[in-house]
Amino acid sequence: MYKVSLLGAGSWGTALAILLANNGHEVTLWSALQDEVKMLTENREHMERLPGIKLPDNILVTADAEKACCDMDLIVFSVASPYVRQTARNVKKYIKDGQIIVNVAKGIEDNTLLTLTEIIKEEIPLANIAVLSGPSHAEEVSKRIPTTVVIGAETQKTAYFAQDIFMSEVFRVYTSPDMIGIELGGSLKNVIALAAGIVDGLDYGDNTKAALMTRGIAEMSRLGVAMGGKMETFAGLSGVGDLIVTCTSKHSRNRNAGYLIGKGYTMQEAMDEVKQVVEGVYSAKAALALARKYNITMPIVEQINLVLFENKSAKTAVYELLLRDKSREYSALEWKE
Ligand SMILES: NC(=O)c1ccc[n+]([C@@H]2O[C@H](COP(=O)([O-])OP(=O)(O)OC[C@H]3O[C@@H](n4cnc5c(N)ncnc54)[C@H](O)[C@@H]3O)[C@@H](O)[C@H]2O)c1
Ligand SMILES: O=P(O)(O)OC[C@H](O)CO
Repeated sequence: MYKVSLLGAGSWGTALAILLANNGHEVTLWSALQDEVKMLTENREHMERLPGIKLPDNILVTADAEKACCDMDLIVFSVASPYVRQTARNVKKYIKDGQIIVNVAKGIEDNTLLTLTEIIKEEIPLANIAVLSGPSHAEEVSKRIPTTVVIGAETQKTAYFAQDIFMSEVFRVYTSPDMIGIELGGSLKNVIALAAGIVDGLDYGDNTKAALMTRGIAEMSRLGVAMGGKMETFAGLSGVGDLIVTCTSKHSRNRNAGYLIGKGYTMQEAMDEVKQVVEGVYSAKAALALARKYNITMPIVEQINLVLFENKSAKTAVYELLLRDKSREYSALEWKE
């Protein structure tokens, strides 16, 4: 059994801490938020995020970053994306060379267009960084509902080590060398899920939603492949798998925020109502900037940016998507004559 810590004790950090503790590991759960540490320590439960789910005894909750980072076999980064760089900077002094760090957050940094593992690598260059992603709502993982994810790492040895630590009879973990494909899938699907929520909020039907998800994965994979990701990854758990769960689940913060926007809320009102982190809002501008940088057509991402940041009506955005210039489904497919 191993010593594992999680930096970030929101829904996902707490659910994974419970999973890892149930796997028999010695788990430390750290948060920068004093109130969160107090609540978890006093109640042994994250009352706001995962009410009714108790922390097993083998989880130590702490606000002490040194305690959470020294002498660990594996460290999980589970803070929301806007806090990844600052957290990496704050803990760097406690991290040993070669330390395995598994990022589980999903996002792209606005100003640098870096993925989250790239940010951690920039801040802690001598760490050994991996990523875990896939269709996995914390509410279900914390209740031991069967879930599958994928871990991406630079070396097979690291991926297999992390796989062994996370894998259980209710949490199946695959491995992959395609870190960039995994991270882009996990980040871009949040932007598409906002759009899926919007069409639900507008009371459109299943046809509209299926169209949006299918054209969404086409956009995600076009950009992802241009950035070095593999097409197979976008057809896998961290691509279409995560897109499906996020666009359809009652648990999805991105879908729920989109739903409210479809009902007429502004972006800020929707975020305030959802309360938890809505990562798609943070990744939307970066996704558009990447599309422009790599010269990739991403019409859904373009329209979402206009709705979120320029007060465009959601209904107009849908009709503009439908009335775009005529095109083929896949430009790579040619007729014989
Ligand atoms: N919740 C899920 O089901 C789920 C599943 C897979 C991946 N994720 C990803 O995991 C990440 C975290 O999501 P979450 O659901 O746990 O979010 P959350 O809103 O529940 O929690 C975010 C956590 O970030 C930390 N945090 C907040 N402010 C901070 C600060 N100033 N400095 C340092 N840390 C701070 C806190 O521990 C906080 O609880 C996101 O990128 C999300 O996309 C979430
Ligand atoms: O609740 P969401 O929309 O942030 O999605 C959470 C996870 O990314 C689902 O895999």
